[in-house]
Amino acid sequence: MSQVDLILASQSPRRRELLEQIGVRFAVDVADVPEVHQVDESPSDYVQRLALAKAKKISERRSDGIAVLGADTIGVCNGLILEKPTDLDDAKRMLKLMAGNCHQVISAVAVVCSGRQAVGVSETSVRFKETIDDCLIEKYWQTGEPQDKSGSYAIQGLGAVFVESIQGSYSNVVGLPIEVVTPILAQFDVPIWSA
Ligand SMILES: Cc1cn([C@H]2C[C@H](O)[C@@H](COP(=O)(O)OP(=O)(O)OP(=O)(O)O)O2)c(=O)[nH]c1=O
Repeated sequence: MSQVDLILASQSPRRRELLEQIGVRFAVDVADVPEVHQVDESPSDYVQRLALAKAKKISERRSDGIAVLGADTIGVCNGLILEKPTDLDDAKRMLKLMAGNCHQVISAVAVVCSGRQAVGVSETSVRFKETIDDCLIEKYWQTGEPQDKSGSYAIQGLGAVFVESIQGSYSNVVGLPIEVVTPILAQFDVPIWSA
């Protein structure tokens, strides 16, 4: 019997840690999918399309019949989609937009297996503190933490200092909403720690 019940189509160490946390036996096979938002596509539709594309890309090139999970996370603030920063100025733009404001973090999770697929979405509201000055953003940038995070911060890391409150799922902000993942895994008979 295989020791692997799921393939995680993601390069994200956070997604690996969250899957480990709930006791899934998985292997990683990274999907490189271009992340380009289409005009008139809602943020929710956008993350669902990307999560599904990542899962499908890996599923199509495997023949072992193991379920494949893809995910995607973005921020949305004042109607603007916040992805990974391209440079320091981009990170400044995002963090200043979010300061003193609420933004939404939206993650989608998709599982694909033998022609079947399921997709789920989670949305968390995050409120940031009033002010984040340029000097602090520059120091934060130097730590290397914001570069690979949508919205240019990590709630699970140093970026926690920017956060005043959250409403909704914490694991969703980190990149893999456990409350969405577990029922989808159950649909595909992928065991977690309780199984
Ligand atoms: C808002 C926020 C995002 N993130 C991360 C989660 C995701 O890894 C990343 C968003 O980029 P994604 O494109 O969703 O994921 P990824 O490029 O890291 O991995 P892959 O596409 O291979 O699955 O931002 C945090 O770790 N903490 C946070 O607080």
